[in-house]
Amino acid sequence: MYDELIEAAREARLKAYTPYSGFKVGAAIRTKSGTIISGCNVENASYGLCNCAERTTLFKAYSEGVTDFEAMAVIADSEGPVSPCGACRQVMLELCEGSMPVVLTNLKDDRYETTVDGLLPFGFKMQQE
Ligand SMILES: O=c1ccn([C@H]2C[C@H](O)[C@@H](CO)O2)c(=O)[nH]1
Ligand SMILES: [Zn+2]
Repeated sequence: MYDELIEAAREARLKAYTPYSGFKVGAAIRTKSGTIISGCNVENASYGLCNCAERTTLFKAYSEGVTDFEAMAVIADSEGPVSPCGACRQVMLELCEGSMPVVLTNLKDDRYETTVDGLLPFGFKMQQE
């Protein structure tokens, strides 16, 4: 079920720009109609401007008008499944349904399956009209 999505994230990871951390991350998101959009982390000499793979992917999709997300995968060369940072969890909570599945993995294919709400319980959201 997640194999194709993880493969897209794995491919995107190879494009990561990481001269500072050397830690390459790839992410991919699938829409309900089956479109897959992927992204990688892009770093900057002004470290605070580094953009994670998760946010690159979500912002790429959103800016192309693709918003009906069904599932997301994230991959890195980490000991266990990669764990998204707080900023990305907050952005996921804003742009994805809370129940959306998120599969976190690594190059050894250790997997941790969770949801957006599972990654950020009791997260902050503005009230919707
Ligand atoms: O889930 C994660 C964790 C880290 N990073 C990036 C940010 C930075 O470029 C590098 C080291 O933190 O990895 C991601 O892209 N996604
Ligand atoms: Zn992040």
